[in-house]
Amino acid sequence: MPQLTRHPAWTSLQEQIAPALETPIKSLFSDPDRFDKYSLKVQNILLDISRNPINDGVMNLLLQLVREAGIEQWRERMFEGDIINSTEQRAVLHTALRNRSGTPVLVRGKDVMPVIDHELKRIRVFVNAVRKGRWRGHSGKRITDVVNIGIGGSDLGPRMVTQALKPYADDTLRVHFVSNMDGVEIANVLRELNPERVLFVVASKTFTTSETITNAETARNWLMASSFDRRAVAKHFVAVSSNVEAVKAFGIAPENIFQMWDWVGGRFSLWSAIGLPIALYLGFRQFEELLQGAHDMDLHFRNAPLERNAPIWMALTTLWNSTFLGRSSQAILPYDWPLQKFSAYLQQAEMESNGKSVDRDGNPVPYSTGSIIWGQLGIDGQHAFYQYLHQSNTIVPADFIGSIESSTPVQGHHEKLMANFFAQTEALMAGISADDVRRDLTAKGMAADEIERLIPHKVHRGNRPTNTLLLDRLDPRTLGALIALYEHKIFILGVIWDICSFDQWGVELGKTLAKNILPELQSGEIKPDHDDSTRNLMQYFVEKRRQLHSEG
Ligand SMILES: O=P(O)(O)OC[C@H]1O[C@H](O)[C@H](O)[C@@H](O)[C@@H]1O
Repeated sequence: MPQLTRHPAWTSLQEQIAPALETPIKSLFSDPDRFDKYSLKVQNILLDISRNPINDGVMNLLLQLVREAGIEQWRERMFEGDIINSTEQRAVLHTALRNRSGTPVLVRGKDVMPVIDHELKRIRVFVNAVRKGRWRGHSGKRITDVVNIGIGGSDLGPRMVTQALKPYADDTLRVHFVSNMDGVEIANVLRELNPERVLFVVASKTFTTSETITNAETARNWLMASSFDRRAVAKHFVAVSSNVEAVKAFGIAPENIFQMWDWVGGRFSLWSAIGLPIALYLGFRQFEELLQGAHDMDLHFRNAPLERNAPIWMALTTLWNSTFLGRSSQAILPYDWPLQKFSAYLQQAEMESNGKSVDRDGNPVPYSTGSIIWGQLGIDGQHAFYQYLHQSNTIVPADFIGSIESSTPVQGHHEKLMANFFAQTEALMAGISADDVRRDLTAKGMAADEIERLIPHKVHRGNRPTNTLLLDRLDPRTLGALIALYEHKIFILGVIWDICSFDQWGVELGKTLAKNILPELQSGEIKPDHDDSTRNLMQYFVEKRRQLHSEG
């Protein structure tokens, strides 16, 4: 029997499901202390979880459950460098990458802090050299553009953070990102650039990822086409990888390789040299601020009592809404324009980590694990999918993220934006009843029969759970804390569900099949051993392509 269902709190929580579904969330506010009890301030983030279908009894049981799952022991094991990624036999140490406290972190008896500090120093020196114009292109021109070539964890973090912190960047460098195998993306990026002034950062932990290697080769060919001198690669290419041999084989000099380690998961790696584009774009000091913010959140997670611990709260609200109440998706809705990529970032972090169906010992788990994470900027979403959030039969718990101060204040905008922010969470919880609709429409002078016809369409049943995260402002330190908050939430959920959150075997099968299919597409000889649909589609592709080519 899987761990989770063996805990006494699991059984007690089962009995709380029906009452929770029947009790309107707004009725829980008959407790005048509810907001104080269910909100807390950590770093520059106010977290409010009071608008969830969780009463004090349920909260106590959830806290009991997370204790019974051994969160305190697992947390220490993670921070202390124990081998908790059991299927790959690795430590999980993104927290060590931002460890600013000077304490050692041992992996298999060896302190990893000296190598981390050494690499951070290399990043600082390199970033300063590029930004100050001491590192120049092969022809002696200053670097003006940085292109990060990577995918998944080697793309989403730096892409999200550079956009989120754009207001903190100066004009020293522009950054671009290429992740997709579709040549359209790299072609679009290269079209705008001058090869004499570009620095490519090839970011790949394994340095075997086909999308990244293909794009890196295209970039190298593009550079060679203008320079004709192989030595140019040394001034225009650096790499971030844990596979030094493969990077060298690609032609990048060892001194241009920034290291990462097998104990950093790709989706948790922006704190390592994978964050190089962030440091190049914002300057090293701002990168350090980001690390500091994450470290501050680590300290909170590690030291605050579970009863008032932000990552624990985030995990427990998701656990209750998903595993117990069956709400399988979660929307991430930032009201900060710079957080445009935040939900895409969290999608990988959370879904790749917790989209599992067996426990650590390989036994099937009989409950749902990771949620479907999706979302986009809230204010745009209001004009697209909020109809579904307010009135569909599917309840989607949502995290609303906004700031008290805009990072780019423009007269007359921010209060209007935030009025929507507050209105939406209020509406999602409170809804509007038939009586209230009737009263409103009557006051507007509408005919009684018309009112009755419209009422069912205008009623909002409400009772839709939300978390609110209100930041002082989206600065590097606060963003670091915000990302770390979600990282720990993901970790806690994995512990409770008793799954291994740090592998991603589920992405391998498709990759292997693509490798087999490629030569068939190239040769046009489709093998008979595919299923009928795949074989016919591939055959159609090959033949139609031939025909389109011959038509010119
Ligand atoms: O950094 P890389 O080794 O190139 O990996 C890039 C990405 O691809 C893999 O398929 C995994 O799904 C991701 O976890 C990883 O971040």
